[in-house]
Amino acid sequence: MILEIAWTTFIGSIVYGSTPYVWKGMQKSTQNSKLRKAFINGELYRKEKDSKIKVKPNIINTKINDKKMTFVFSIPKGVNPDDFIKKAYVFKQHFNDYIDLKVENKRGILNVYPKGLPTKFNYAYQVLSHRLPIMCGRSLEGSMFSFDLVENPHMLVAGETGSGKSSALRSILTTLIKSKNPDELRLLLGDLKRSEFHLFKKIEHVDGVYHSAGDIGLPLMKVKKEMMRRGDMLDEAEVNSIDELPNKPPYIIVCIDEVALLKKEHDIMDILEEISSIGRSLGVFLILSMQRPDAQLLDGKLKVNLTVRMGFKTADKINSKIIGTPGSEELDIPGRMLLRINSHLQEIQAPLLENNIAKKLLEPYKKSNVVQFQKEPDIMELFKE
Ligand SMILES: Nc1ncnc2c1ncn2[C@@H]1O[C@H](COP(=O)(O)OP(=O)(O)OP(=O)(O)O)[C@@H](O)[C@H]1O
Repeated sequence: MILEIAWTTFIGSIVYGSTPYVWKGMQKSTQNSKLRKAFINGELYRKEKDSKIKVKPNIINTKINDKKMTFVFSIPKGVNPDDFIKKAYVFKQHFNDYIDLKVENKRGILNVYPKGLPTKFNYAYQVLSHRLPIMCGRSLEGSMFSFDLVENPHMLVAGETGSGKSSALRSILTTLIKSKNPDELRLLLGDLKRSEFHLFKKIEHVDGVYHSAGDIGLPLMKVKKEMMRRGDMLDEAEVNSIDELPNKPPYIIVCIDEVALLKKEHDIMDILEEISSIGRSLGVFLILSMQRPDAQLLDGKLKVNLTVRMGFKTADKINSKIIGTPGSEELDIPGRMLLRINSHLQEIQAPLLENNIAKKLLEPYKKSNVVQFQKEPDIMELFKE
C-alpha cells in the first residue's frame, strides 16, 4: 500500500521569479538534521520495550536542488506508516508548508518545495506529446502537470459548485481538441445541466452534446457496438490494443457533466461501467464529473476503474473520502484541486479558462470554419443519425 499526500496551506498571490531559489542551509547535513528533529518531535520512531533505545527512521538519500528537496527514509519495523501522514504537520513545522509525502510500508519520501502554488493563472495552450493529453495545471514543482489518459484511463472530476470544475473541464477538452485531429479523437459530451458544453457543439471532433438520459442512451449503445467491433478487430489482428492496429481507429472520450443525474438509468450506467472496465485497450475513455460525489454511484467497479480523480473543494471529509482525495474539503481557492493518479496525491492549481476565451480558441475547429477535412473515419459514420 502506498499513501501519498500533498499539502499547501499558503493562500495569497505568488509571483514566480526566474532567479533560482536558494534554500537556507543548502548543506545536506543541515537539512538531514532538521528531518531527524522532525522524527523525534513527532515521535516517529519505535521505542524498545524496557529500554530507552529509540529505533528511528534512517535517512537513505537526500537530494537538494533549486526546485525541491527530496528525502528518502526508512520506516522502522513496527511503526505505522499512517503515523507519518497523520503527523505531516511536524515536517511543515520544521521545513515549510509546501510539502508532499509518499509513504510505503518500509519507506517514505518527503518532498519540500520552496514556494506554494499561484492562486490564479490563465490558460495557455501547450503542445503535449501524450497520446491523449490531459492538462491539469501547475504543480508544486512550478511546472505544468499533465498526464496521458491512455496510460491512466478514466477520470472523475468532483467538487462543489464554484470550485472550478467547469473551467477545468473546459481547458481539458480545449487542449484535447487542439492537440488531436478529428480522425484521431471523437468526443461524446453529456451536458445534463444544460450549462457546460454548448461551446463544443459545432466542433468537428464532437459527435454530439446530449442533454438527457433519453438523448445519450442511443449514442452510448453505439459506443458499446463500436467496442465490440474493436474487440473483434483486436482478435483478428492478434494484438492487445488499438494502438497496435495498422489502421488505428480514433480514440473516443465520453465526457459527462453531472453524471449523478444518470444514476437511475441502469442501462446507461452498465455501459459506463463496461467502458471503465474494458475501454482502455479499445481506445474508449471516460471523463465523469459531479458536484456531490455519490457513494452509491461510485460504489464498486466504476470507482475502482476511474484511475484518476480530480478533487476540487468538497463540502466535508466524507465527500472527499468518497472521491478518494482526502483533504480536498480544506481547499478554498477556485481551481485548486487534489489530483490523485492511482496512489499518488498532489495539489494542483488549474488554469482559468473563461467561456468567451475558450470560444475564441475553438473557433478554428468549428465545422463551418474547417476548410478541408479529408478522412471520414468509420466512427463518424456510426454516430450519424
Ligand atoms: N482555475 C481557476 N482559477 C481561478 N479562478 C477560477 C478557476 N476556476 C474557476 N474560477 C473562478 O470560480 C468561478 C466558478 O468556477 P466554475 O464555474 O468552473 O465552477 P464549478 O465548480 O464548475 O461550478 P458549478 O458546479 O456551479 O458549475 C469562475 O467564474 C471563476 O471566477
